Amino acid sequence: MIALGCDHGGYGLMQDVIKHLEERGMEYKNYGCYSEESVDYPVYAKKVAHAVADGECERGILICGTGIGISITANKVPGIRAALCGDCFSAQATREHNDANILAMGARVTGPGLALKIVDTFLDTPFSNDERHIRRIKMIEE
Ligand SMILES: O=C(CO)[C@H](O)[C@H](O)[C@H](O)COP(=O)(O)O
Repeated sequence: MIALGCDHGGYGLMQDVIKHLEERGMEYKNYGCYSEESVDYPVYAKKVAHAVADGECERGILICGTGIGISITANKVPGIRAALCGDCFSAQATREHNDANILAMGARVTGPGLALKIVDTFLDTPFSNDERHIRRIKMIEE
């Protein structure tokens, strides 16, 4: 189950992501927002971060205008490793190296074609399970 959250700046791109997940037959839970009316991104970042940290959802996708505010907020929740990605190399590396559990993107920065490829890379790349990366993730947690 993928937890989804966005603010008004990310709403349009999130509709593309939802359609894409449906085409892939993936289950998701949409924590809002549900329109382009102006809202506050911390509300949605917090909902998605807790859904992932509590184990209700395996991974999350958060979108705001830049991806910055929504990822800063999500990373305040213990157990969350939210990665702001604007390219596929970063999406792959953050799964392999950081075992990132939330993907953040900026709808005012990254176009829909690239964004969907970033989503696929993030969802399809497993954690490397390499000892050095496990050690570093433990250091983050501590
Ligand atoms: O948090 C952000 C900036 O890092 C996001 O891009 C927000 O979506 C943005 O701040 C919203 O801006 P707006 O002027 O209220 O549309």
